[in-house]
Amino acid sequence: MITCENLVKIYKTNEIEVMALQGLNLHVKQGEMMAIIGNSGSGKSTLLNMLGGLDRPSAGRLAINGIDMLKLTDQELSRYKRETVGFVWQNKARNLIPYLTARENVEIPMLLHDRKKKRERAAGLLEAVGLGHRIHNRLEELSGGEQQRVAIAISLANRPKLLLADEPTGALDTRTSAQVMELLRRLNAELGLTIVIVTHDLDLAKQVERVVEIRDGRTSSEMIRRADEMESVEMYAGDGESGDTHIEYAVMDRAGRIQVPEHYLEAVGAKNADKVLLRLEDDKIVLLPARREHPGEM
Ligand SMILES: Nc1ncnc2c1ncn2[C@@H]1O[C@H](COP(=O)(O)OP(=O)(O)OP(=O)(O)O)[C@@H](O)[C@H]1O
Repeated sequence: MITCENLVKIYKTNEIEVMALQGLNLHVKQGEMMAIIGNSGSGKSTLLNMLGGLDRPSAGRLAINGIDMLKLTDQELSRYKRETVGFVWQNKARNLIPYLTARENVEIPMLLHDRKKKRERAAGLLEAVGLGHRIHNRLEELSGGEQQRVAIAISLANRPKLLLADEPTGALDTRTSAQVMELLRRLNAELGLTIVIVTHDLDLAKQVERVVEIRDGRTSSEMIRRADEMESVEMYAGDGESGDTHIEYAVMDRAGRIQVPEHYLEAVGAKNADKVLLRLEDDKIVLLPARREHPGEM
């Protein structure tokens, strides 16, 4: 569904250039529900904007649902935004109009011309997100969780193939956010909708099978939910990982480059080192701080 290869995004402001994506690789399968995490400034929103067709990549390859996103004309890009992709934002002002009813809100983005069909479909979508009893309520009369469910109904208005959710539960309490996540899971299972969720919250992210971490505009690690057949891998999962729901892998690019997690480097005293010693031991690759081997050189 999504293929990002070596994706680069450079923002130019005055004389300054910011490289928000620095050769990012990501593959998302059709029908997958996955999460992207990363610190503030790591490039999550930039990536989401590229996936949503809200902005264009500077270089690299981005194909979504068979569409080459770097080759689209402005007209084709608008069509992509209307027909292929749906958005759910944390910021309600971006999704909803408070003085309109739930149903009117859902009708706004619909491409259907027939008013009756529009109404029926809006009511059907609200029903699908568990708000059949709230269709005539104004948005401002609904709770935060209900409003976010209306936002999800809106995002489905034009039958998108890909749903992009930016901190979809950011403004909600734990219980309500669990309900919203449950709804997304159901839509994923029942409609086969591909869902990409961006969040700061690792616990929330771990509610899905696969979590990809972005660091400095690149994918750095990937967490995949544990399964019994992964027993052999668990041997290498390392300290502190036991009892965890996911196994963390470092992402390796075609040239064999990986980003070693900061806390691993810190643990062996190699955080600020500019080189490390690599050694092949039986079937393992061991990484050692350089100074242990060559104290005289440090
Ligand atoms: N329109 C823009 N113009 C210039 N620089 C930008 C623009 N948008 C983002 N950046 C820069 O690109 C980098 C990545 O930003 P981005 O918003 O994608 O990060 P993020 O991971 O979504 O952060 P947050 O979690 O805080 O939203 C940052 O250094 C940011 O300052």
